[in-house]
Amino acid sequence: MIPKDIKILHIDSNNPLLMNQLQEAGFTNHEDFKSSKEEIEAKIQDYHGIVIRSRFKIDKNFLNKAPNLQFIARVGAGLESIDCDYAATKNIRLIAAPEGNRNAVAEHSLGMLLSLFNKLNQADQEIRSGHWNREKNRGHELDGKTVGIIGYGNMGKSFAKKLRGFDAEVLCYDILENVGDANARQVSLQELQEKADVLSLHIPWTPETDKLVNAAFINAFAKPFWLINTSRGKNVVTADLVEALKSGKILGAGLDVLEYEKLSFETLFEEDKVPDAFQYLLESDKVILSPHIAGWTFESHEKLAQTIVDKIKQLYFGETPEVKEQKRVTGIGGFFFKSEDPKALRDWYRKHLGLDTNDYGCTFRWKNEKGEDCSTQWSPFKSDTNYFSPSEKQFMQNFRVEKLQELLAKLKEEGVQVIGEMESYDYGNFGWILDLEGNKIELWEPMDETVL
Ligand SMILES: NC(=O)c1ccc[n+]([C@@H]2O[C@H](COP(=O)([O-])OP(=O)(O)OC[C@H]3O[C@@H](n4cnc5c(N)ncnc54)[C@H](O)[C@@H]3O)[C@@H](O)[C@H]2O)c1
Ligand SMILES: O=C(O)[C@H](O)COP(=O)(O)O
Repeated sequence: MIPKDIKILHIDSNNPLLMNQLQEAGFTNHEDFKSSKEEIEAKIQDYHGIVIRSRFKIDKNFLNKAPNLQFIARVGAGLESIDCDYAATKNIRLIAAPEGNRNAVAEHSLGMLLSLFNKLNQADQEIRSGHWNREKNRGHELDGKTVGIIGYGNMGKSFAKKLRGFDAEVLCYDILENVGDANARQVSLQELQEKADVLSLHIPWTPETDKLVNAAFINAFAKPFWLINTSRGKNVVTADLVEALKSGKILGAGLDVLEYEKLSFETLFEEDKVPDAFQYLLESDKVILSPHIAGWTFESHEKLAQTIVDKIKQLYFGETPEVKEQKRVTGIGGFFFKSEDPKALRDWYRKHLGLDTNDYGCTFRWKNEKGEDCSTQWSPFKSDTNYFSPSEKQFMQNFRVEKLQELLAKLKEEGVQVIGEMESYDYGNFGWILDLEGNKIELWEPMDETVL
């Protein structure tokens, strides 16, 4: 099929770049932000793709009326409004864009947490009404606390990354195995409930996570804790949360999502009556609320749209032209050399060149072009070290790289001599090769993907 013959229906408004770039790529695009679900169902047979946020549910009935549909693109992360299993039976590809709003969600979660800890919402209100209460608004510090993340996918990982600068222990619990990383240690739910001072939810809304945070779940925590929910409102039983706020088992809650939201997330209530539990939240100074905007930033508006464009293009054209060949070396990771007396040498460099040395040498900290923290290590090694072997040389270089495992495989294919197996530590993955003249090179993939 040529792109012009691929007809895409857009039923929610998005950043204009989405439509513009799909037009430029040659797809035929139609907008219909107003028609009812029934009206859309009446014409969906003409389309190969649909781009939606959350206007209505894409259920079996809808899919049965869409015999030509090849993809559903959701300009967001959660897919609970789509019958994904049924779509799969019809070979319809699902495209979502969590890459587009995960940073926003992480920053929002952190913002809520710090606001709760420092009572910012409360203190602000008091000053505006003429009260200057210092003791009443004494805050808490994240330093030394344990943060438990449930759901360690795009959002959970992004939040954990933001916590790196705090001296907090970060734990994660997920139904998938081996998802923990350098930013969060994966533990059982029981361990998380034993240790956490803060719980942040980053799970999808599924039959298993519906009402997950209920009275029994809350009471299984060993300590009183703070709750952040940016996942879905129905993952928490609000009435049980309120009881826990009253008893002090939950110390405070930051809620971006509410049990009472409608599927489209655009409105809160259809009924006029405010539920009692919600009324409590409205009046509680231990609660911060936001209207489902954790992933709703100016930047995410653009990134979500761009992610969808890239994934649609990828679906039809394979690799998009913008996807560049994987970078190999991204910077100098370190310079290591042999020394007769490493300590004396380190002291010499400290005295004469001002290097801020420690037992390992000196760590130079810098920021890459995205403003992210990076480091380069300078280290003298004892002259009898075998860390540089099989090279007999006096030095070893260390380069920062991307996707080390793939790179090592490619280097092997290219006939480069790889020494040993890749090793993983908290601060990254390491591999070793020899260059043409037998110099040993250490390749370092720092653990945090965005540091690269
Ligand atoms: N508030 C917002 O603006 C906003 C924005 C984006 C996403 N979200 C919500 O965040 C959710 C997560 O998004 P994501 O992109 O990180 O999804 P994801 O699929 O990348 O990660 C979710 C993780 O939760 C795990 N999980 C599923 N069921 C679980 C359970 N019962 N117990 C423990 N772990 C479980 C999965 O294995 C997965 O690792 C979305 O589904 C959406 O509901 C909200
Ligand atoms: O799942 C998501 O990405 C967020 O909850 C945002 O959804 P929305 O774009 O439909 O508001």
